[in-house]
Amino acid sequence: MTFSFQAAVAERGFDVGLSLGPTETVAVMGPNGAGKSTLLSVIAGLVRPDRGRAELNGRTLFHLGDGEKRWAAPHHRGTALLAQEPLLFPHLTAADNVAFGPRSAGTPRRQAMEQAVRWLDDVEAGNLAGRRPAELSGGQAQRVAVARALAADPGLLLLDEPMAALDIHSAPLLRRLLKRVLADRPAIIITHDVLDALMLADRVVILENGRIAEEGPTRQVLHKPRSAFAAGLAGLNFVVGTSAGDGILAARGHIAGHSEDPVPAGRPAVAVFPPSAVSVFLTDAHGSPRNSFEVAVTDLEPHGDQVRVRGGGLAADITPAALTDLGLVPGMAVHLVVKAAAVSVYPL
Ligand SMILES: Nc1ncnc2c1ncn2[C@@H]1O[C@H](COP(=O)(O)OP(=O)(O)OP(=O)(O)O)[C@@H](O)[C@H]1O
Repeated sequence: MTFSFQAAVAERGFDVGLSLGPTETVAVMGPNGAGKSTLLSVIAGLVRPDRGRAELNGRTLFHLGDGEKRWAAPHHRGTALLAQEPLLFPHLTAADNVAFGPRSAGTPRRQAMEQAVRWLDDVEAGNLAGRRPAELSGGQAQRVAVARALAADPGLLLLDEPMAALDIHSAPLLRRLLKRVLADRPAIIITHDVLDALMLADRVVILENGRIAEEGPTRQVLHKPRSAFAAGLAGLNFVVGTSAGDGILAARGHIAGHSEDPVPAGRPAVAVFPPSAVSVFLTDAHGSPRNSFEVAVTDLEPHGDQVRVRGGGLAADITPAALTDLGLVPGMAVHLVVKAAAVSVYPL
């Protein structure tokens, strides 16, 4: 294992354990305030946990508690943090910014500059070597920041939403660059974009309330989410309950579904179904086996060439024609109906 980490920060309700293999990229996702930035800050040495232990390539980053008080300074950790904003030194040229890390590590100036130019070429910014940050676009500055992070030869790359501050034209180039850069080195990337998790990461970790809510290969987590957050990313309806008969017993009553493997009764389980499988009726629809939920419409929003109807914490996709026929407006009482065959049930 290249990187192992376990830390608790009581003040922030943060308690997370994580490990990474030699070339593994993990995407960290979760709602605002879940603890994503705290995770990177503790690893980078910017926030000191109450207790915990982390090792990178056999070196201890910190070991606190159990009578230990070991704490390596940020610049001795072998980690590089790439933030949302490039945070380049404004008075230095792009090349000097990139050369800064190797220079600090004792590399002679000429050699450090040669390395810097190589890294800038590598991120398609070789022609920008002589410019200062004020003369760079957001996308160019972020590419220079990537070169600077890589020039320090970090054992672990930490990326805090690197695409967030970029416009839609600059983001694709940086995404392609990161895909190449992350392929052969361990990295942790915070992202709100499910596409980035799919494209850049081997695995996704979902944080909720300072804890890991679920983790696994990105496709698997999106296909079979076990947290409300991951279900939201995958665009699926997600109802928690306990397994009962051929479905689950939830706060809204029994939901009939099907499961690949039988789930013993009384176990925490979820019912998951896509909005495209949900129909909207003005009166209760009978006939079985199907589920009907009476809800008040809260939102109507465009979703591709469909309209997404939300109510009671559930979503249904209908055509604009159906919306007009039904005369739907927010506040109206409707029945959301989904066939049992479209509802997946699995244990939590
Ligand atoms: N400097 C701080 N001092 C005390 N508590 C903090 C500090 N920064 C963040 N917190 C708290 O720690 C928790 C985790 O916050 P953190 O910034 O790590 O979340 P996040 O997942 O990165 O959120 P976001 O997506 O909004 O950036 C939150 O409850 C937050 O209020």
